[in-house]
Amino acid sequence: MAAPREPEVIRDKAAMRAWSRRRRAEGKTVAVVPTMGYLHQGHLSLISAAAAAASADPVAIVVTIYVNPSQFAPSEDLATYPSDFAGDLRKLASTGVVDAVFNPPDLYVRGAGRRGAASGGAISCLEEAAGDGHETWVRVERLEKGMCGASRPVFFRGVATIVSKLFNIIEPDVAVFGKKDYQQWRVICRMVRDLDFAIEIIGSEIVREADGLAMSSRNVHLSREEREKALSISRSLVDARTGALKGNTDCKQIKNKIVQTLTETGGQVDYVEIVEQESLVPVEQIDGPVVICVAAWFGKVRLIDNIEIDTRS
Ligand SMILES: Nc1ncnc2c1ncn2[C@@H]1O[C@H](COP(=O)(O)OP(=O)(O)OP(=O)(O)O)[C@@H](O)[C@H]1O
Ligand SMILES: CC(C)(CO)[C@@H](O)C(=O)[O-]
Ligand code: BAL
Repeated sequence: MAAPREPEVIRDKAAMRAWSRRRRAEGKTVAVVPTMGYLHQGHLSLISAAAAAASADPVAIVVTIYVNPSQFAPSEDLATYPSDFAGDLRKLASTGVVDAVFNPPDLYVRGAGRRGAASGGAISCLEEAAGDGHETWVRVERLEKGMCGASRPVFFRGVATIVSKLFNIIEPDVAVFGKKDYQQWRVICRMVRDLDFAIEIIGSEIVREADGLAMSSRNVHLSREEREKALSISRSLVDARTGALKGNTDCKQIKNKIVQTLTETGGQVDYVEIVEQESLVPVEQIDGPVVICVAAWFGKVRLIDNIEIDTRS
């Protein structure tokens, strides 16, 4: 393990771009790990993946910490999203491999004549253009539909747009995303392909607590009882995978079983879908590479998780 090292904290986008260009001029590969902070081992695993990025050149690693308002609908949890910048910095320093933290106060141009998120008609927590503010959006039109896109109507528009902005500011060679947010990872891959970003996207495996719960910043909001009940998500996914590998490949049956398990343990199911891994098209039978994706509420916390299955391997 590398010795602890304080990363440089950068808050200004011009300074960030200049920093990145300097690293490139020094012959370094620039890798970025976008996050919303309140870091945990899942995030740190993305940093390890960035450090291990296949490159002949030394890697300079930037972690971004920015809670992006435009990916939250006004009814969602922007206001209560957890944060601990000092704690995040300690964790990042302890890795010894992070060179910079990009933590801008705001990344949007706010126009005159703002329409506040709280006022009628706003669809996201960004104060959107009633005047000359931000009005440009990146949309990955098919992949953003369904699953998280169905219940979080502005989520992928906000994610694709902020990630594009981060890519334009940092100009990285490599970017790492977690497969915990499976649909998000696929949306970003498609966006990078379609818009010719010269960036390698790495999808990094889900990191779990010892009892199987997928690590997530929002887990901090679970009560002890809710956390115990939420273990039914990972357990039902593992059971479904075990069953599929033994030949129980009917998706309707598998989904019904997961919904039943989650409901019986006190969860409120948002969706359970079995989709082809790259296209995210729903399948009826598991006979190739698929992923079972789940979103469910435990108390006031909406959790997502998934498991990849390939019955051919
Ligand atoms: N358990 C995990 N394993 C691997 N990657 C993860 C894990 N949790 C989050 N990530 C990844 O970290 C990146 C930043 O995610 P984010 O900061 O939103 O954290 P989070 O834990 O997913 O928070 P939340 O789901 O509560 O918003 C994303 O690419 C996400 O997929
Ligand atoms: C990719 C991301 C940093 C964009 O705000 C966010 O959606 C997240 O943390 O997964
Ligand atoms: N990890 C995804 C960020 C969000 O839920 O808004």
